Amino acid sequence: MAMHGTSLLVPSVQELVKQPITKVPEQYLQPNQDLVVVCNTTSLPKVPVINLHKLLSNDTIELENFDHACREWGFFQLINHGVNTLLVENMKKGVEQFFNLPIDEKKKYWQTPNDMQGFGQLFVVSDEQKLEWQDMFYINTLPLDSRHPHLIPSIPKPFRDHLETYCLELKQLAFTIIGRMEKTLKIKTNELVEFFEDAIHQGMRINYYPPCPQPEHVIGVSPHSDMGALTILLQANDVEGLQIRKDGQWISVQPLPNAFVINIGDMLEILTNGIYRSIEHRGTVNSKKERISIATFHRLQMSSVIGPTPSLITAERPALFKTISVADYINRYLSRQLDGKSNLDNVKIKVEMDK
Ligand SMILES: O=C(O)CCC(=O)C(=O)O
Ligand SMILES: [Fe+2]
Repeated sequence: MAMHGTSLLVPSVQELVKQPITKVPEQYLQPNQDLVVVCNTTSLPKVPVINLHKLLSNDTIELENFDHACREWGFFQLINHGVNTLLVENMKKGVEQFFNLPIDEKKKYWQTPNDMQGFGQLFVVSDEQKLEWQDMFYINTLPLDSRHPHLIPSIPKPFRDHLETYCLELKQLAFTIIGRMEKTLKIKTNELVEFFEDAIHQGMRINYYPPCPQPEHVIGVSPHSDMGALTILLQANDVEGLQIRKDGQWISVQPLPNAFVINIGDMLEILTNGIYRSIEHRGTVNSKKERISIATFHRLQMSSVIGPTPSLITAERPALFKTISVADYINRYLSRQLDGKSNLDNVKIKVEMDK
C-alpha cells in the first residue's frame, strides 16, 4: 500500500516507448474497458462553447448558456478568455521541451516515496493495480509554501517564468468564472468567491500520453471526477483524447483553437448543493501521436471545511451533502484508485426512500 497522500513509484511510459513495441506490457492492459473509440461522433451532442467576453458584458443568452453548461454538462470550452495567446503558446512549447529533457535531467524532478509532486503517476496504491498510459508532472503552485525547492524554483528559465505568469493568470480566470456563477445561481456577490479568497490552493498536472500500439486496451487517465472546485485544462498539442460521460455515452471534447476546457470539480458540486455538477471524464490515447494536456486545479486548502452554501439550501432543495473537512475529503480521494464519482457519493446525505 502507498503511504497516505502519496503514490507508488512506477516506470516512465515515455521511456518505455523509446524501444519499438507492438504489445503493451500486461500491467497497462485494461480488461473490460468501455469502447474507447466512439463511433458516429457527428450525431453526438457537443460540449458547449462559452464566450467569456460576452459573459462579462452580461449578455443574457451567454449567461443562460453558461448556467446550462454548468448544470447539465459540468464542462465547457471557454473562448475569448483574455489570457494572452503568446503566453499560452510559450507554455505549450515549454511543456514539450520539459518532457523531452534527457531522463537523467528529469530524475531530479521525480516523485519520491513520500511525495506525489514531480514526474510519475498519481493514485497508484498497490503493486497489482493497472497502470495508466501516461507520465505526468504534478506540482502545487499555491499557496507559495506548498511548493518544493527542487521543483518550480529549479525549472529552467524561460519556462519557469512562463509557468509563474500562467498560474497567476489562471487563478484570476478561476475567480472570474466562479464570480459569474454567483450571478447565474442568483446568490450574493462574493458568496462563493469568499470561500476561496484566503484559502485557494492551486495545483498543476501536466499529462503526457505517448502513442500506444494498442490504444483501445489501455487508458491514459482512468474515469474520474476532479476533486477540486474548478479545473482549467489546456489541450496543449491539439490532439483529441479527453472524453466526458454524458447520459451514459462517452463524448469527445475536440480541441478548439485558443480555448480552455473548464470543468467543475467535486468541491463546487458540494458548494452549489449539487446544482452545478462535477462530471466523470477520462483520457484516451491513440497509436499515432503523443498527446499533451495541462490541467490547472483550484480548490480549497486542507484547513477548510466545506458544505453546501446556505442560500442554496431551501425547503425544495434540502442539503444534498454533509459538511466535511477538506483534509478528510482529500486524504480519502488520494488514498484510493480513481473510481468514477465514488468519492463524492460518499459525502451525499442519504435520503430515506419511500417504501
Ligand atoms: O488529459 C486530459 O485531457 C484530462 C486530464 C484530467 O482529467 C486530469 O488531469 O484530471
Ligand atoms: Fe480530470
